[in-house]
Amino acid sequence: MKSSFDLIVIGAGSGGLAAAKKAASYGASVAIVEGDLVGGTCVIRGCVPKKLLVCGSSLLESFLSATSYGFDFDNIKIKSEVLLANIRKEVQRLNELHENFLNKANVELFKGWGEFRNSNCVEVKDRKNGETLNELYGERILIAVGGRPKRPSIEGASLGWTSDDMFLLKSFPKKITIVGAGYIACEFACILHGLGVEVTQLVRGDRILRGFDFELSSALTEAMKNKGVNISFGEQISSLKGTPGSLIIKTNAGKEFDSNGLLFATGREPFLDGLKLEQVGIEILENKIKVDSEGKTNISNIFAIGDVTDRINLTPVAIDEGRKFADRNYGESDHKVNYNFVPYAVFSQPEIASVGMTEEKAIQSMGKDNIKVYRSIFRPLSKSLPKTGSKCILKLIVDKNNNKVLGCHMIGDNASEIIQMASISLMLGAKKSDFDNTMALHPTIAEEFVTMR
Ligand SMILES: Cc1cc2nc3c(=O)[nH]c(=O)nc-3n(C[C@H](O)[C@H](O)[C@H](O)COP(=O)(O)OP(=O)(O)OC[C@H]3O[C@@H](n4cnc5c(N)ncnc54)[C@H](O)[C@@H]3O)c2cc1C
Ligand SMILES: NC(=O)c1ccc[n+]([C@@H]2O[C@H](COP(=O)([O-])OP(=O)(O)OC[C@H]3O[C@@H](n4cnc5c(N)ncnc54)[C@H](O)[C@@H]3O)[C@@H](O)[C@H]2O)c1
Repeated sequence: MKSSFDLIVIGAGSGGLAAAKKAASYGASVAIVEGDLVGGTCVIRGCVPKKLLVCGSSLLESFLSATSYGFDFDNIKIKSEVLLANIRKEVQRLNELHENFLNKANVELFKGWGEFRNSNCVEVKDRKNGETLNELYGERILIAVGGRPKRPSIEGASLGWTSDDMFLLKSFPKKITIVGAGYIACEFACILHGLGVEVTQLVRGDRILRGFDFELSSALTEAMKNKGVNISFGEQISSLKGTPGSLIIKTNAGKEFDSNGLLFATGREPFLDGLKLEQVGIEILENKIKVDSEGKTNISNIFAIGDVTDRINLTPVAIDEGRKFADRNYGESDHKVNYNFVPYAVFSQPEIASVGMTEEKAIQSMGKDNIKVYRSIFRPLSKSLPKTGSKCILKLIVDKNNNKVLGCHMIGDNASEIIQMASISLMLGAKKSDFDNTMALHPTIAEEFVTMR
């Protein structure tokens, strides 16, 4: 087996896979090292299985409104063990698919955990017994090891689950407590509620989804509460006791209650353990690998991309960073990643999606008098027969001085699909008049973006 390569990639997740395949397509000899399943967070324990859970869970609302369309359902039941088992099968299929893609791309996969010996040598280790499985030499090394969930340091924290654990459960519990107010907390609160779980969400601050448009996050809070998610603000967990399946939760406000499970959705951190970065003197800043605008670390032949650099922790960003790294170092282009107008979506029910500046951010950076906010709030046609369900809010933030659209935000059905397309217009520098001059497509939700006056 070959042991010398032009490039060694550590981590076969979104960024690492993209970089390895692209570099190999330029003729570089590439090795990729992966300690867990090929596919990384997104495919194995993130975006993909999460979205499949969203698809399953959101059927509840359709079933509930189906009677107003004349359907008659008796005895709707969800067997979460069936859903989880089917998702695991799909993840297994995708894992094999990604291994095949590597093979076809001529990238050599080394299974085991990467550890630096020096700036050109990575040892591949079996972490169970410490055995060295391979010793690889590379002209360049790319660190793409991603991140992993963080738990708060409170008594009994190990009794709680993280998002990684949620995908490994055999079935979902009857009652769950979710700690956090970010993406994972809100997405799982909605998923689990839709799958019949009684959900309590503990939020230490006074709002969910900090950083997203306040009007939209408030609308999501209201929609989640109306559905029956019990969201408690200004409340923090102080201890966790009991046994798996039967937990006693105490909060800083002195409340005590029981729950069959607890999910810590309290953020993620770069996965640096065991890499032995100190062997090569790679600079770490606040627990993340410090890189320049080309992904280069302080060691000239070592690069880092994706969540391990903790910039914008999203799959498309990691993929773009990986591909551009390969283009710059093995191809002919010197393009850099464009971090402007990255679209964001929270796959809550209803969905929130966003591109560009929020109203709060625009006011903060330009002043209230220099922007104009257009909004449309309405009940979508699909909800007119059921007469229930949350309203849609669509917002455009416009620079009054040049009429440019600075931000485009939405809560409602298919928000992520709609904002993905809107992000093209913002990237091209569209003005409000361009939106106005665009013919509407009727009857749709998205047409409101081109008819707001
Ligand atoms: C629950 C959840 C839902 C998410 N949903 C979305 C979403 O809807 N949309 C979105 O854009 N993003 C989403 N994300 C974020 C997205 O998954 C990450 O931003 C993305 O996977 C980062 O890619 P990466 O290549 O940096 O790292 P990863 O995909 O995490 O890959 C890193 C890989 O490196 C491996 N590794 C680590 N250390 C070593 C080592 N020493 N040796 C060998 N291998 C190693 C790991 O096992 C892993 O396979 C979600 C994340 C989570 C947790
Ligand atoms: N749809 C998507 O694109 C998507 C979905 C899931 C995750 N992600 C990515 O993964 C990252 C991690 O997601 P996340 O939801 O874990 O993180 P997050 O940073 O979005 O949210 C973390 C939340 O935990 C809270 N928190 C932190 N420490 C706490 C403590 N000790 N007690 C109580 N609350 C505490 C924070 O206030 C915040 O509300 C995201 O930032 C995002 O980059 C993206």
